[in-house]
Amino acid sequence: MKLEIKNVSKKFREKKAVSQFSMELETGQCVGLIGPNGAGKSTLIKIIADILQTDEGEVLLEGKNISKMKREIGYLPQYPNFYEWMTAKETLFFMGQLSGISKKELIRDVPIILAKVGLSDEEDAKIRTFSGGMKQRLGIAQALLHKPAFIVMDEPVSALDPIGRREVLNLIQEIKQETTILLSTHILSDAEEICERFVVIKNGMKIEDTTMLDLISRNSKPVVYLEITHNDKSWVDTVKMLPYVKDAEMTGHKVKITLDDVVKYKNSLIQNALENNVDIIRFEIDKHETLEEIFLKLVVGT
Ligand SMILES: Nc1ncnc2c1ncn2[C@@H]1O[C@H](COP(=O)(O)OP(=O)(O)OP(=O)(O)O)[C@@H](O)[C@H]1O
Repeated sequence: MKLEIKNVSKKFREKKAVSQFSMELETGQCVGLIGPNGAGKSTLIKIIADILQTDEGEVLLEGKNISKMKREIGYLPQYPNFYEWMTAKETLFFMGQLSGISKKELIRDVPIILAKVGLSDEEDAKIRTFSGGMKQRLGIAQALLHKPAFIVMDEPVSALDPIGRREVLNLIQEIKQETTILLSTHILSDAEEICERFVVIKNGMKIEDTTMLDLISRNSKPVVYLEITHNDKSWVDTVKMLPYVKDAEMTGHKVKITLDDVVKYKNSLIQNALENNVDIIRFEIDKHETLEEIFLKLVVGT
């Protein structure tokens, strides 16, 4: 399935929240929508979830307007709102019925989804006793209940403490195996942990659409550092002869190798090391800047 966001714009009075924004998302991907506060992430996510209407442009799923394909989209709001006096199970039944799922399906599916988000033991506990991470996991359960092809999540971990954050990130890692995910965040490391592709939004406009590999290749020196268990000078001499190696030098157990192209040849180099029974204990690509710094530059524009 393909989700297409085509030239979407949205204004609130005179404030442009999203401007001429376009991107495509294919089934199986996990995309991080990254931007600072006020960049337009929530607005865009609400447009994709068909909660807000566009002023211009359209969102298509399989070529059809998103409002006709709502069943295929699951939405986790930035601040999921639950009735504190309901139990987890009651909440899912209530929300499932609101979104038109039959009672029979709910009886079958609610226990399955509660198990998936790790809340089976708490199914009869009141929401008021839940931690932030548990509430967010329940929010994910609600978004997945109707088995959508895509799930859009608005800042799913930003408001959580480290424990809740870990719980939810682990859960997203699991659901990513079977559901296509678009999640917004202003914390790069969250997206970096679970997504392969990043779309950066600033002042409502898309300023970058890239992958981790592309970022590394654009921002790294063609140098890798290895630490090996033996002082294997003969391997380093062999490495020097490889066509894609420019230079290799060894200091103690540390080897610095300059390649023609890091992204293209790093795996060949590792393969060569393994074939020569070199025992690697550390492998690192020399980065000019951390990804955090690269994004900061993009969004702050320094
Ligand atoms: N309902 C609204 N009425 C007026 N202005 C709004 C409304 N919703 C959003 N905005 C404005 O639109 C811009 C984009 O807001 P949005 O919430 O989409 O950004 P965001 O990237 O999700 O930010 P945050 O991370 O702070 O949630 C902001 O300037 C915001 O103040």
